[in-house]
Amino acid sequence: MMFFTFVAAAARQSFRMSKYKVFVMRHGEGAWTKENRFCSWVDQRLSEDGVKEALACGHLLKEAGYHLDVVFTSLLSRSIHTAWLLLEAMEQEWVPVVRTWRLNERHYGALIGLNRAEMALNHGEEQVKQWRRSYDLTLPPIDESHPYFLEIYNDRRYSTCDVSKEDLPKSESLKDVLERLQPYWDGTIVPEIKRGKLVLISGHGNSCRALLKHLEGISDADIVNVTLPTGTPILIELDENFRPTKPMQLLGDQEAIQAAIRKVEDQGKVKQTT
Ligand SMILES: O=C(O)[C@@H](COP(=O)(O)O)OP(=O)(O)O
Repeated sequence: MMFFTFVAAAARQSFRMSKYKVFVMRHGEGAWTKENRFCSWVDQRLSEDGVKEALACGHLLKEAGYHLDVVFTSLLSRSIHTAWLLLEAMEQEWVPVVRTWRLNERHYGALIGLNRAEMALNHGEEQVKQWRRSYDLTLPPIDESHPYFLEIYNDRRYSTCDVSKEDLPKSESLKDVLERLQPYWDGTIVPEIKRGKLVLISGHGNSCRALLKHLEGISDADIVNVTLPTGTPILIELDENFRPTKPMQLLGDQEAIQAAIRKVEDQGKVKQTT
């Protein structure tokens, strides 16, 4: 197996002993990726390629000899299906899958459903990059006139959350995502890891970026240049104080991973090159 070294500020520092491992991964490709629309809290399923990616991740982790103890997902089907397919490929279907809205994708507000390439044509590629990747830029909120408002907020899954429906986000920056995710990381996921459990988080492009920013100590400026491919497990090794002991590793074929990252970046361009 080949490993890709991702340079992150905190992980370049002094040598420390690894005590814990955790996997973070973005789900397999979603159905709307092909249409290049901001999906966010719309509950699209995996594309055919996304199903293959999730199974391939499971095979990769199985071949590497990993035994998972618990998988955390968002409340969105593409994240849950990725967990199921991965566990099936690992022949570890019995492993508990725990769902939380706090791992949901960043709420893209009024941008939900819009086509990224059309946005780049109308507003410029740099503006679209800022909307997609900046740390503290909040987007215009979704309101009741939005075509997906009722589909999202009338969904029964959002009556199961630890906040009321009214208090769920209507738009988020990456900073907001980290703020709603961190209490769950600290209060629910970290205790499992401390109990010696091997945890995999099957999240989304931006909920995973928020978590990686926190764990790897990535600066507000540098996080703009972090884009995650779909269906690629990221191995993070942490010391007893939950600080990274080495750069995070994106597992799999390194050329394919680079191509997958470029494909996601290109979604925000007027013309796609991949
Ligand atoms: O909301 C979406 O469409 C994508 C992220 O979009 P970008 O931030 O890459 O534009 O999230 P995911 O496919 O990981 O659930």
